[in-house]
Formats: sequence, structure tokens, C-alpha cells
Amino acid sequence: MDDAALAQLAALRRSIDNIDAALIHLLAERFTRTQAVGRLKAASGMPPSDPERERQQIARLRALAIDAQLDPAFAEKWFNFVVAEVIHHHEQIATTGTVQTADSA
Ligand SMILES: C=C(O[C@@H]1C=C(C(=O)O)C=C[C@H]1O)C(=O)O
Repeated sequence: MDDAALAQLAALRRSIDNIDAALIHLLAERFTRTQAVGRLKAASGMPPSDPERERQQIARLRALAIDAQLDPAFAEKWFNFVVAEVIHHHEQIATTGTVQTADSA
């Protein structure tokens, strides 16, 4: 084993762990906001999803990804994955008034 390589790997992994922690916090904040949107929509009779808004967000995120040298197809896939969960929350809020998570179920 090369000690220098192992030390470099450990340093890179510490940074990766910090980035993963930041992503979890950012996602938690995003879901807090989207659940507030879900309650607002349910209270005022708006539908859970807004395809036009999503189209605008995808176009913006793809451009940001290209600028940041991230694969725009990956950025769009990530966004669609997150929005599917948001819509699911909105539907739950509209029908039950709350969001069921795996831990709370
Ligand atoms: C949060 C909203 O609801 C949905 C979720 C979105 C999102 O997570 O960014 C965007 C559009 C909607 O389909 C919204 O309408 O703003």
C-alpha cells in the first residue's frame, strides 16, 4: 500500500462526505419548502403538479449544468426524480393532510 495514496484517498473521501452532508441538508430544506407549496395548493384547490413550471426549471437546470460541466441529462434525471417525490407528497397532503415517510409510516 502506498501511504501517500491512502492519505490522498482519505482526504478526498472526507471532502466527499462533507459534500454528501451538504446535499442532504439542501434536500431537506427544499422538501420543507415544497411541502409548504403542497399545503398552499391543497388549501386553494390547485393541482399537485405544474408541467409548465417544470419545463422552465429543466431548461434552466440543463443550462446551469452545461456551464458547470455536469452532464445535462443527469441534471434533468435528478430533477425529475426529486419532482416525482414532491408530487407524491402533494398528493398525500391533498388527500390525507400530511406526508407519510418510510419512518413515520
Ligand atoms: C413545488 C411545486 O410543485 C411541483 C414541484 C416542483 C418542484 O419540485 O420544483 C415544480 C413544479 C410542480 O410540479 C411548484 O409548483 O412550485
